[in-house]
Amino acid sequence: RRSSTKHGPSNVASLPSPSSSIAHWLFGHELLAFTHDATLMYSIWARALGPVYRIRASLFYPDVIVATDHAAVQRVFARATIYVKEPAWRQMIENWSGRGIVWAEGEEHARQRRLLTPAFTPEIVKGMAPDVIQCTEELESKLISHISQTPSQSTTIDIMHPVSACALDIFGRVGLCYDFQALHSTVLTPGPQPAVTAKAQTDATLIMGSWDELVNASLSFAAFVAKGVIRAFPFIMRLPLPVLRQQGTGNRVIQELGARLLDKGGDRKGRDIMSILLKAHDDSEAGDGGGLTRDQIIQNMSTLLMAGHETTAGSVTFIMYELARHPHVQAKLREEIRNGGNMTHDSIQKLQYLDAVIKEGFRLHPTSPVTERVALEDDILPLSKPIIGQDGTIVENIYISKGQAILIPFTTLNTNPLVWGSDGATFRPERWLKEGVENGGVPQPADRPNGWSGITTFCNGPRNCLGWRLGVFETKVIVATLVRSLEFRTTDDVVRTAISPTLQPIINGHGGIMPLRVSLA
Ligand code: HEM
Repeated sequence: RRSSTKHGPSNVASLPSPSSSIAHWLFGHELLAFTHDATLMYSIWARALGPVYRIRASLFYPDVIVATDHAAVQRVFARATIYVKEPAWRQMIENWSGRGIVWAEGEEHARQRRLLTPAFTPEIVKGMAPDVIQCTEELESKLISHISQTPSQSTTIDIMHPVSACALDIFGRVGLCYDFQALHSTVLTPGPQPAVTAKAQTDATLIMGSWDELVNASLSFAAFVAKGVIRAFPFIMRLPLPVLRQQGTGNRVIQELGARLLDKGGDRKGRDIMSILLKAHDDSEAGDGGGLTRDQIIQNMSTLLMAGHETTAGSVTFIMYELARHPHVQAKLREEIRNGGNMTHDSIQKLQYLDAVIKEGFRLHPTSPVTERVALEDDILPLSKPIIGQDGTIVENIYISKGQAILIPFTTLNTNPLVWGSDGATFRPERWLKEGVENGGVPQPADRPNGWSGITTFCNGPRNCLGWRLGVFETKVIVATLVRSLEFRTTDDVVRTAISPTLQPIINGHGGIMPLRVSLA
């Protein structure tokens, strides 16, 4: 970082910062963020220091700006070609999900985005509804039959794995026109899924097993250090070490499956995402005809699975957890759903309390809880309101230089008490039924951050979530279907949270499990 930018002297150093006495000498303030629940420290610091501050980074990397000011955040979201994902991290994205739209930057991103967008229109998502509802009813039947077989008609299950299996089955059908049968092989008892013998392995067990491994490996201190090392010493990623280019199992399985399905051709029904992408297929190897090459279609199927599967499953899981913690909300929701008639795409949209519950869940538990960007050039970040710098100066704009890292904690924006009111961090769906914090409602639209429903859960701008419409619909269907026939209560387990790599519930140090007490409603 330089102390002057092409727009004027950099004032990043004058931004407020947490006390250096709580910064680790080697890992800075980032160690505290890592050792506490998901985004907790970012929210605590925002309350103490204001909407924009800087933290000391690991391994002597320059200070990172943490931005929650609406104007500054909007600028970063909107200028997606200047504020890009950490370049050294791109190899990891490629390892886990291929060279698809999440990996792409600049013009290549804009091109892929244009070609993928037709797969997520309102009409296309409506056409996916029967598959979404059918997969979810299979989940409902599995849970009902499991509970009916227990002597007390009530038992503790891990809700996260079956919901994740259901989301995988949905993606299989709407994405690939393929039946993963993931739910079939999912064990409901709380705790890690049992190991599967090589003979019993399926695409679904491989994808879900490798995700479990990634979640728990990313929780470790070693993973925290590795992330800092890659950022501070990016040349490492260019070393010719095979381990740095090792393809994740989930990525490999889905790419092999995509290739097999494309080779088979013929019987595609035409409405699934891969068929829609095939319409944008470009026969030229290099893709210079403007469309997607066969390889890009396959890479994007993996990308879409990785971006959409566990984010949706995690959203449902945290909403079920909130419903278990708030039995009166659960009962009110059940009544609305039972009075709402048969579940169809259109009937779901009419359920207002369900809509409020889902929005409140997405607000409090964004399953991709932070995003990080690096500036490719000098820029000026505007602020909605001036802040007082550490040296007493008034800061109206932040002059940043090329290479500056910026972290945006979505949860902090979504729960800011100065915007959402003093109960901003509390689960209270009723707030979505009216406007105006003073009336107990949501803030007026102009006071909320930019993004879907005035929250940042799906990001915003040219890189906002491409699959939000499908994700919201799936979440509504799964929550409504489970709540209509089952009752959920909490257990005595202490639920912690971590970003690993998406928002995870942590029980006794193990990630990706959510035990809930379930009985027939
Ligand atoms: C319902 C839960 C979901 C949540 C909370 C969520 C959240 C997000 C967020 C925050 C981003 C931006 C990440 C960043 O730039 O740092 C994103 C991007 C993306 N999401 Fe989602 N997502 C969800 C579901 C889905 C689904 C169901 C799909 C598709 C099947 C999907 C596909 C994508 C894609 C392709 C991107 C990259 C867009 C781009 O870079 O242009 N997501 N999502």
